[in-house]
Amino acid sequence: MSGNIGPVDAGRVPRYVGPATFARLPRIDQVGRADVIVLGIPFDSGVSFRPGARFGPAAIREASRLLRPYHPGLDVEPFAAAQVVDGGDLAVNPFDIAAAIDTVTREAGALAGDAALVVLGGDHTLSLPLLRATAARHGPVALLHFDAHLDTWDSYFGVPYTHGTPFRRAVEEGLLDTDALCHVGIRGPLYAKADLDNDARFGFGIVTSADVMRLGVDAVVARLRERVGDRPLYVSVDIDVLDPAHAPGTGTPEAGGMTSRELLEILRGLRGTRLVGGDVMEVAPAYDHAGITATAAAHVAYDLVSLLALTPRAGAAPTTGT
Ligand SMILES: N=C(N)NCCCC(=O)O
Ligand SMILES: [Zn+2]
Ligand SMILES: [Zn+2]
Repeated sequence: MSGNIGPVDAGRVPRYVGPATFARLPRIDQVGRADVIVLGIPFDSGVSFRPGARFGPAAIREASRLLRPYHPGLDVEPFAAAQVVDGGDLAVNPFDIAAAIDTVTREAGALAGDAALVVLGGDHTLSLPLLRATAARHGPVALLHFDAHLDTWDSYFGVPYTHGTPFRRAVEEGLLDTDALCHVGIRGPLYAKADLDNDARFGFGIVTSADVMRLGVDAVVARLRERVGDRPLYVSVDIDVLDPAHAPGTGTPEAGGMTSRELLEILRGLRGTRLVGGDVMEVAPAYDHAGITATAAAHVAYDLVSLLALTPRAGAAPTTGT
């Protein structure tokens, strides 16, 4: 017995009964202690095309009802190895992006305390305040950014805080360790070739979607592990890193993406790195079909939680499989 409070038992209470928390885990107020907090941030005022990611957290929680307690790919029972809770949703201003970012910077950090956050978005603007909160605790972090898009553009309509700009701002603010940054899954048209030059100048490496196909999962994992080493690591997953066939429910879809199998296997390859937090962004359920995208996002979040459950935390005893 781990002493941790786990999900509602699907053998006693059918999966579809009751309000949805992530993986049917307890709410934070029901436990009062957490190693890992799954936190929703319903916000999509930073998008440049199709809106709707504000409904992402609710859709991911619904899809997560089917998750089970043992992760065979990582050989861990994440909810036994760590106290994982659902932290609910942050309430942020939909009419004022700067105010929303301020709220997330303050409240995400305060809520987390010594726990690690896995955030369900919400649009990719949110990764900036989440990285602020992360860097305030760990210093500049390594970043693996899974996305079709660079998200290192400068501004849209003169506005610096959008879902296409968070990682440029994060570099400018000194939140990232610029020796340990990599995008994975990049593809699709850019505004200009200079986008790539700027991106490289900020310190990012790129593993394209085509690289994943040509090199394969194991070689990509080796490259990523070499880049991040044992630095504190943040993993940001924009669900549009997946091909629209695997994730139609998103605001800026691009053809030629990864499969959910490839993404999950790459994440599992990160076992043993020093993950300190992560997010799953850009799920927009209105464009989804049969919950394909929400299901993929729920599994990505489960893998991030599982990796965190395996990562020794300061002040916590090292975790084992059960
Ligand atoms: N972060 C996401 N999903 N998309 C950024 C796309 C920015 C653009 O409209 O060019
Ligand atoms: Zn994207
Ligand atoms: Zn993005």
